[in-house]
Amino acid sequence: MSRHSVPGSTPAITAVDLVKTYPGRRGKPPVKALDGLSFGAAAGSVFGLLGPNGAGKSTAVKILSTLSRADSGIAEVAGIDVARHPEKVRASIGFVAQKSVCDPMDTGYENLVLAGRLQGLAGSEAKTRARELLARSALTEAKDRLVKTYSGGMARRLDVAVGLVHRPAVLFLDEPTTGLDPEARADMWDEIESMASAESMTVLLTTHYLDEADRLAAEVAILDGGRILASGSPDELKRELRGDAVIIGVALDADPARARGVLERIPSIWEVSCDARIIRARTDDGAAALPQALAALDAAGVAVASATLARPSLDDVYLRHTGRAYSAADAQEVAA
Ligand SMILES: Nc1ncnc2c1ncn2[C@@H]1O[C@H](COP(=O)(O)OP(=O)(O)OP(=O)(O)O)[C@@H](O)[C@H]1O
Repeated sequence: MSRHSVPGSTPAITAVDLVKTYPGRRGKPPVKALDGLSFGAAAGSVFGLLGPNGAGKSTAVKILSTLSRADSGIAEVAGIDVARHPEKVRASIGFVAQKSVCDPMDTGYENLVLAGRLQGLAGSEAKTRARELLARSALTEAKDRLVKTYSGGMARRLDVAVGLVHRPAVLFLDEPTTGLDPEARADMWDEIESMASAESMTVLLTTHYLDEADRLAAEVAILDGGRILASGSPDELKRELRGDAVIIGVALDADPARARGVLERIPSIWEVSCDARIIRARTDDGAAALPQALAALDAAGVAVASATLARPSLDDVYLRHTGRAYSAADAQEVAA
């Protein structure tokens, strides 16, 4: 099965109208983290729950993995109601949190054997499973080294292996590549792809990297303000946006608002938006519109630093559904 192919139709995860409000801290008003969240993830697929910081992804994962309870709504994982049978759900899932659960003063092998024993595997079974997972995670050579000597990427791959030790039907991966360098991110992507098919399980991946979801997930849901704004396969979502994306970076001494105004006056260009010094717009025929846009900016005295034509990305999908650029929403929440 290719990474984008649509898997079987049985949902392995179902969320219906989940609501969760946190009490306000230090006199602040309560925060509605989930505001009627509904989605379904098909069995055997990688499902990407994406959204900027603060969108509600971690809250959703905590509820689905029984670490927290929703105020209302229904959630089922592997066909089991999470509120009614949390212990059964826990036996069917693996959870890889953002923070590592591995002991840095033990070796990778020792960590995996211990995790297997804690999950109820017999000694020999835990050792066999540990070796199998180390091989799958490209950690065999490092198996007898203390985890504190591992690189960030190796430690993260070990965390994922620990989450898989009891062969869960559903694996939750919370922001698996946050903090990794590009090479380690790419390795982790390969790792997630190969284990999802080798272990034939459902993976719910939360991420604030849209490119990560695009690469790995058969289906994605874009979460913002505790609600799903759009869902479908990445290709389906991008196909809804016809034409090309025009992306223009204005020079440091140029006025982005003026550039935006110039582009808005060109009839073949629409949905013009501005995020810092980057102007994004859409057009039916990028090859014709880009020279036209550059000529108009030049005539208006706006200096351009970069100009790109691109097929629509999930960034454009996000912009279409929220009216604001994804990078701006992410940065805004981090700064808040
Ligand atoms: N324990 C808590 N008490 C109060 N507010 C909280 C709590 N946990 C989360 N929130 C708030 O709920 C909202 C959703 O947070 P959540 O962590 O679920 O989002 P997220 O999409 O996972 O973000 P991130 O990527 O930063 O983890 C945010 O406004 C956050 O500040």
